[in-house]
Amino acid sequence: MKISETRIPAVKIIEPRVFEDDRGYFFEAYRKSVLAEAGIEDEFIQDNVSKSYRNAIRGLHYQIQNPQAKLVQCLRGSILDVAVDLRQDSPSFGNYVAIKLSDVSKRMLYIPKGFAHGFSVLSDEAIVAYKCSDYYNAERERGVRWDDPIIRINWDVSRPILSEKDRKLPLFSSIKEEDLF
Ligand SMILES: Cc1cn([C@H]2C[C@H](O)[C@@H](COP(=O)(O)OP(=O)(O)O[C@H]3O[C@@H](C)C(=O)[C@@H](O)[C@H]3O)O2)c(=O)[nH]c1=O
Repeated sequence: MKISETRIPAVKIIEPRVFEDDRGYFFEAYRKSVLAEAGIEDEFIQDNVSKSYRNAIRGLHYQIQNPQAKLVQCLRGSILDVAVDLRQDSPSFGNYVAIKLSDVSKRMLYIPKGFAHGFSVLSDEAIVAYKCSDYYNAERERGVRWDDPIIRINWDVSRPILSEKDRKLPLFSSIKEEDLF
């Protein structure tokens, strides 16, 4: 398992060691001690799985009061996984990291607390699994618009499919200070 930093150092790429043989493949998807050596010490207490179709965009989402660190992998297909820095004292506040995750590369993305998360689907369908360091709480859920003109994410999809909820998310510039980190 190899862990490396992205252009926002707190967001990390995890590349598992994959063992292939005539039966198929095997890899360790989570190993607490290796992540801890790289400074990732969150306790993951909820696992989520979603399936989405080509051009779907989910996000950008985060939680206040009990923020969630996330460890994201794509078990089928490929996605562009995006993390936006919402930490007001960070030199990369408002910047984002976008990393392609797929069932071929098997790489994962670690997104700490203080970030909004979203992804677009680049394959016919994608199954995404992610660990969260706190429980989902609908009242504390917040979001930022996928097409925010300040953040300017290139999602690499043609005609995005979004949920009703995600279409109505606020713009980055209108997020109240208490809803940031
Ligand atoms: C996220 C979540 C949703 N739900 C329910 C609420 C809703 O009825 C249904 C679908 O929820 P959503 O439309 O919010 O699902 P989705 O848009 O996939 O939301 C997820 O997006 C990605 C990008 C994230 O980072 C996640 O934290 C989460 O916000 O599932 C739960 O019961 N538990 C959960 O943890």
